[in-house]
Amino acid sequence: MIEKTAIIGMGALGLLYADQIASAKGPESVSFVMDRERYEKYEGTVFVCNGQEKTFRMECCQDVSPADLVIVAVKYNGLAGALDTMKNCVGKDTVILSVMNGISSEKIIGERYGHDRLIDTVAQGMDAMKFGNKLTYTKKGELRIGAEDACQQENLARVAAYFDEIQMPYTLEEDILHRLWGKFMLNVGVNQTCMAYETNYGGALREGSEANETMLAAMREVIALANAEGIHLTETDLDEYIAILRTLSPEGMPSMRQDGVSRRPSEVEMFAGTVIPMAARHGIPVPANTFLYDKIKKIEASY
Ligand SMILES: NC(=O)C1=CN([C@@H]2O[C@H](COP(=O)(O)OP(=O)(O)OC[C@H]3O[C@@H](n4cnc5c(N)ncnc54)[C@H](OP(=O)(O)O)[C@@H]3O)[C@@H](O)[C@H]2O)C=CC1
Ligand SMILES: CC(C)(CO)C(=O)C(=O)O
Repeated sequence: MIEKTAIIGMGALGLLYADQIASAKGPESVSFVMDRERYEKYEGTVFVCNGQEKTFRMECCQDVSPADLVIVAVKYNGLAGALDTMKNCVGKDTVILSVMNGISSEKIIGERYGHDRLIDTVAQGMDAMKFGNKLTYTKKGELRIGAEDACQQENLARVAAYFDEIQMPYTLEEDILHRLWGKFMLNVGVNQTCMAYETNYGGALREGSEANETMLAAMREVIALANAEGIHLTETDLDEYIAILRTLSPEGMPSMRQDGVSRRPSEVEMFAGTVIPMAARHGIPVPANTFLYDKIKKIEASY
């Protein structure tokens, strides 16, 4: 049974899931766990989630006991710190899931806390944006969850039962690696393009524009790379993800562009920064990702 959930990362996704859990199971069943500095900074903050004022339980990481479920919802640059922050939340029976984008967070968390307690997760279909204390979204999306190995099956069943109880939108994936790579392809395309071209979903989807062509080229480079890595991504996957993008608010912007607007370091190392060296090992040319990487690094250097 999952009774107590700790969330590391009080950003767009962390708030989305805390709100869902607190509404379904009560405010005591979920808390944001953070270092003392953040705790002192954020304690008592009133958030506005789609127009409604909300407060959430917050705890300092030194004072917590193990949770049944830990949700990791930080940006890539915050992951190393989050691994330390969550130390006291992880006990013998704790399950961990990462809603982070990319194909690396599960491996990094698993190396520290054990792969058997990790449930591979892809958060998709949402257009959540957070600026200051305001969270807005028109689509809540869903969590795609699955097991890479038999040793994860028992925890996967626990998480699925919990999601049923709290009415969390989710789908059990038979091939979670395929899903992780599919979402990675989307983010390499749309997140980086919106950041580099300073645009939104509407701008990235405008057919015939340079932004749209760059986005599609970057996604196709991920298809080639995935195939070289033994993951059978195809144009059908690309079409499926572009169709999901079309359901989002055209004025909305991906998490990476939100970093750009707020002049924060982005997750480019988790996207093109991962694609480029991996492609080099396979001898696959990735000009669109190289272009996006350079452009985004220049933008970050100008802050
Ligand atoms: N936004 C979206 O719609 C989607 C996002 N994702 C992915 O989910 C992940 C999270 O994204 P998002 O929610 O947008 O990120 P945000 O930038 O909105 O939030 C990240 C939060 O993590 C906090 N944080 C960083 N380090 C720590 C730490 N050591 N302990 C506690 N809190 C910490 C930050 O605090 P502070 O600000 O104080 O540094 C911030 O509140 C990313 O990998 C993103 O790519 C996936 C699907 C959709
Ligand atoms: C797909 C997208 C763009 C929105 O769900 C996302 O994953 C993000 O904002 O990081």
